[in-house]
Amino acid sequence: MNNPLIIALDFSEKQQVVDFLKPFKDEKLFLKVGMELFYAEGPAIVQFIKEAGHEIFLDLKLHDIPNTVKGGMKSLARLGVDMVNVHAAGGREMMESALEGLDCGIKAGVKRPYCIAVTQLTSTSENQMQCEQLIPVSLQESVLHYAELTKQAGLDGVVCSAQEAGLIRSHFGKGFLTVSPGIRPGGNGIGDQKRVATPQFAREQGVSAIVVGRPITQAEHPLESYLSIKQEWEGVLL
Ligand SMILES: O=c1ccn([C@@H]2O[C@H](COP(=O)(O)O)[C@@H](O)[C@H]2O)c(=O)[nH]1
Repeated sequence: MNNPLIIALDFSEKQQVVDFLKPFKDEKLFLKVGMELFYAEGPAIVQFIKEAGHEIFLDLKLHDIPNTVKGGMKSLARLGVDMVNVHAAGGREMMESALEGLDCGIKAGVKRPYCIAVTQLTSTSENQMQCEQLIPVSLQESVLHYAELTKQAGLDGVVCSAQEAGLIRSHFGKGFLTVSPGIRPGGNGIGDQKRVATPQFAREQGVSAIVVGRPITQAEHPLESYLSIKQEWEGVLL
């Protein structure tokens, strides 16, 4: 994986995607389709984005009993996306089943999509984790524990904030992917996110890929915002 900037397409219908992509006609993008868009438009939206030549992270965060997740991944594998995910809280057996499902579902000769696991959502603070999930350790310890479980299950990496990415990289090496949402250029417009970081900080921590939604999709000029965040992420001197 070549350190992509993944744009989160948190839209409710295809037409919004079509309008959003118009200024990006010269860019080959890595796009994230999440629950809102996929539940509204179904597999057709994946097909549409693929035909436009972009890579896709299908962010449905599967979390269910192992047999159900295996079946779900078998179906998702047929869509030909580049990355899928589960919640690490589902456990090691569930994550192993996710991989089995993907292996069953992919077409012959096609590369299996990257499969990664969410550790602690970037909208979760340490206080929330300890008081609501009753996890009596630090947030970093919890994220590291879930990363260890994910690694044991054979997945390709984790979703974590850039604040934990350096720790994970020091334990598991750069071959284990760290995909980080909660990116806020200049630290602005945090919204519901709790563990945020700038693109520059993410790069310095060795993050494998950043996920950026509202700072691009809600910007007055999305293409300009994308290019500016990409420059900071790639360390291009302005
Ligand atoms: O821990 C997580 C896991 C997934 N996300 C997703 O990333 C984007 C972030 O969007 P912003 O608008 O840049 O906040 C969004 O689609 C989330 O579902 C995450 O934020 N944190």
